Amino acid sequence: MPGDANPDGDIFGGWIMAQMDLASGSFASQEVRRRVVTVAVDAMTFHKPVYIGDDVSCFCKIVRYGNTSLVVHVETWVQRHHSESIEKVTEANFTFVAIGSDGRPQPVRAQSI
Ligand SMILES: CC(=O)SCCNC(=O)CCNC(=O)[C@H](O)C(C)(C)COP(=O)(O)OP(=O)(O)OC[C@H]1O[C@@H](n2cnc3c(N)ncnc32)[C@H](O)[C@@H]1OP(=O)(O)O
Repeated sequence: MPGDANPDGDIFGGWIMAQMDLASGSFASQEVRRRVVTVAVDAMTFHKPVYIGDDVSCFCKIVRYGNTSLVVHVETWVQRHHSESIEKVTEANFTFVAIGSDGRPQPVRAQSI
């Protein structure tokens, strides 16, 4: 068995989700200049498969600010192996909460989006 794929070469959805969590968590943390944790993932949709060898890119944008939380919409696109073809494969909304050193929620700075 390959590490992150099934025997047919399809990358597991959990691996893709982990990359999206990493990308959007890093993006959210930079945006609010704070430690953040993932509290929820919504509307996770796998539109097309990802195959071994595809180049994977995650694109993030903030769609909502709360008091201590923010929602990041993530689109994942691939360039197919040995091909010019570029396709959107997955999207989801990741909600993060900014926390302090005590692990409790902290306000995020007000932003207009
Ligand atoms: C690095 C990582 O990503 S770690 C990966 C896994 N994530 C974790 O381990 C986080 C575990 N969860 C926790 O530690 C806690 O639930 C916390 C700190 C995130 C939130 O603590 P709570 O006591 O629930 O805080 P509280 O009720 O005040 O809610 C804080 C914010 O989270 C939001 N929130 C809480 N639960 C949810 C949910 N299920 N979906 C969406 N938003 C939520 C609230 O609406 C609130 O947002 P707002 O202040 O913008 O209005």
